[in-house]
Amino acid sequence: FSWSEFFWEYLLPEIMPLGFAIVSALIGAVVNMRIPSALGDLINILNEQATAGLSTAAEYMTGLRGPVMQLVSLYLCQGLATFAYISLLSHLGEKVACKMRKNLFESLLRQDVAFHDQRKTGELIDRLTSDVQDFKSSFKLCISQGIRSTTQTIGCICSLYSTSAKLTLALAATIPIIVLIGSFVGVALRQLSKSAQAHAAEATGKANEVVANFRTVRAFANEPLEGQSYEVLIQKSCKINQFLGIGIGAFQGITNIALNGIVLGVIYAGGYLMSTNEINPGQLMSFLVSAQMIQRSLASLSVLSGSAVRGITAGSRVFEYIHLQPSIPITGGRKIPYHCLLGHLRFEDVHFTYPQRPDHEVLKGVTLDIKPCQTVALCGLSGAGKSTIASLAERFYDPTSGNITLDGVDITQLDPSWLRGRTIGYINQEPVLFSGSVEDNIRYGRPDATKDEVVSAAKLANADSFITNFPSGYATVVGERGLALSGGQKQRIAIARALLKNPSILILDEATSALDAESERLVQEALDRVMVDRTVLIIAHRLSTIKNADVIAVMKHGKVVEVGNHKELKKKGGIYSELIKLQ
Ligand SMILES: Nc1ncnc2c1ncn2[C@@H]1O[C@H](COP(=O)(O)OP(=O)(O)OP(=O)(O)O)[C@@H](O)[C@H]1O
Repeated sequence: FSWSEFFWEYLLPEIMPLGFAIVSALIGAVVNMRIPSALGDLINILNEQATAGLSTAAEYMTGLRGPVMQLVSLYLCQGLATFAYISLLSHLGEKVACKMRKNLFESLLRQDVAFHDQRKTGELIDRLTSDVQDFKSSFKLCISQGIRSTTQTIGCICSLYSTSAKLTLALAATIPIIVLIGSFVGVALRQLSKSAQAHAAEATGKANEVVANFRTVRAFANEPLEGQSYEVLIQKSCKINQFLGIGIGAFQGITNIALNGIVLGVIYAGGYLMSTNEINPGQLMSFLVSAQMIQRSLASLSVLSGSAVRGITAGSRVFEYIHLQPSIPITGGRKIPYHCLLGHLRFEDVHFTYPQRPDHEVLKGVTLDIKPCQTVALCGLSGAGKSTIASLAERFYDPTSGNITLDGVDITQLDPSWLRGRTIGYINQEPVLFSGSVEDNIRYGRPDATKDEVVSAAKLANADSFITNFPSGYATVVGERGLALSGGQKQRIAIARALLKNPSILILDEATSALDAESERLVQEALDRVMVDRTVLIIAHRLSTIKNADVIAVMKHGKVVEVGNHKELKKKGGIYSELIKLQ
C-alpha cells in the first residue's frame, strides 16, 4: 500500500472536500476543547453565587447568562462542524471507493487469461466489493475520528499544561509507552487480519462457484458436501477473526484500564493541588473534563487502530491487483489495413505450456499453415491440444517458443484488440450470453453496428426467424434472469454476434457438438453460409462435420501427426481412418 500514490491519485482530485472535512473536524475538536473551560467558568460562577447568597431567581439567571450563552454557542458550533465533516467525508469516501473500484475492475479486465485461470471469480469479486468497502469505512473513520481525537488529545494536554506543568509532564510521559506498545500490537494484528481476509475471499470464491453451478450441484445431490466444504473455509476465517477480535479486545481493554488509571491519577493529584490552593474548583472541573476527554480520545484512537489495520490490509489487497501488469497488453501494436488483410495464419514449430501447469507441455512443435480463405479442420483425441491452438491464435496466451504469424507478421507485433475484436471471430461449444436484449447480445460483436446490420447478421446466422417469433422480437431479454434459450438458439445468436464484426478468420471450436440433430442442422447451415470467403479453423470431434474441409490436421499428444484432405487421410490408413472406423 503506497500512501503517496493514494494521496496523489485519489485524494488530490478531491482536495477541496478533503480540506473542508479536515478543517471541520479540527474546528469540532477545538470547540470540544473549549467546552471544559466554559464548564469550569460556569462552575466558578455558580460557586461564587452560592457563596454570595443571592436571593432572587432573576439575579441568579442574570449572573449565569454569559457562561450559558458561551456554552450554547459552543454546542451549536460543534453540531455544525460534526454535520460538515461527516457529510463531506461521505462524499469523499464514495468518490475514492468508486475510483478504486473502477481502477481495479479495469485492471482485472486487462489481466492475462492465465491470471483469470488461476483465480476464483469470487475472490476477485471480494476484492472489488468487501475490500473496497472496508478500506472506505476505515479511511473515513481514520480521518474524522483520527483528526478529532489527535487534536483533542494534543489540545487538552496543552490546557492541562497551562494549569499544572508538573502534573501534565507526568501524564504525557505515560502516553508514548502506550503508543509504542500499540504499534507493536498493531503489526501483529495486521498480519492476522490479512490472513483472515484471504480466507474470507477463498470462502467467497467457493460460494460463488457453487451458486454459479447450482444445477450441477443439485444434479449430483451434493448440497451437503458443498455446504461442508464452504463451512470448512468459512470456519478458518471465522477462527482467525475470533482470534483477531480477542487480540483487539485485549488491547483495547488494557488500554482502557491504563487510561482510566490516568484519570484516577489526575483526580488524586488535582485534589491535592486544590487543597494547596494552587487551583480553584472551576479549574479542577475543567482539568477533569480535559483529562477525561484525553481518555476518551485515546480510547477512540485505540479502537481506530483496529479499523486502520483492517483498512490498510484491505487497501493493499485492492492495490495489489490495480498495480499488476499483464504480460500480454490488450491494446497497442500494428494493424493490417482491411484491404490488405488476407487471413493467412501460420503456426511455426509452436511449443506451449500452460503457466499453471509448468511441468506439462501441451503443444510440442506444432506447424500448421492455414492459407487465406482455406478451411482447415483439427481433429484428434481429447486433450491433444486442439483448443489450445485456437487460444494461441486469439493470443489468450503466448507460445513458449515458435511463432504464430498472420499474413507473415508475428501476432505478438499486432494490436491484440484489433486481432480479437476485428479479425478473428471465435465461436465455441458453450456460447455465453450477457443479460440484456437479444439485440444487445448480437451488438456485443460490434457496439457501433446499426439495427439493420444486427438483423442481417442474425439472418446469416439462421437466427432471425426464431427471434422475430418472440413476442418482443429483438428486444427480448435473455441471459441471467432472462428468457432461457435452447442451446441451438444461443449458438445462432453467438454466430450472429461473431459475424457482426465481419471477421477475416473464423475459429469454430466444437461449435455444433452440444446440439441435437435438428439444431445442429440449422447451425451447420448457418456456418456453411458464413464460412465462404473466410479463413476458417474448425475444431471438431464429429468427423462428419469436417470431411469437406480443404485440409484436415490430425493431432496427437500435442503434435500434428497427419495432414491431408478427407480422401487422402482415409486412404492413408493412419489415425484418421482409425477415428472414422470408431465413429
Ligand atoms: N487453462 C488451462 N490450464 C492448464 N491446462 C490446460 C488448460 N486448458 C487445457 N489444458 C490442458 O491442455 C491439454 C490440451 O487441452 P485442449 O483443451 O487444448 O485439448 P483438446 O484437444 O481441445 O481437447 P478436447 O477435444 O477434449 O476439447 C489438456 O491436457 C488440458 O488438460
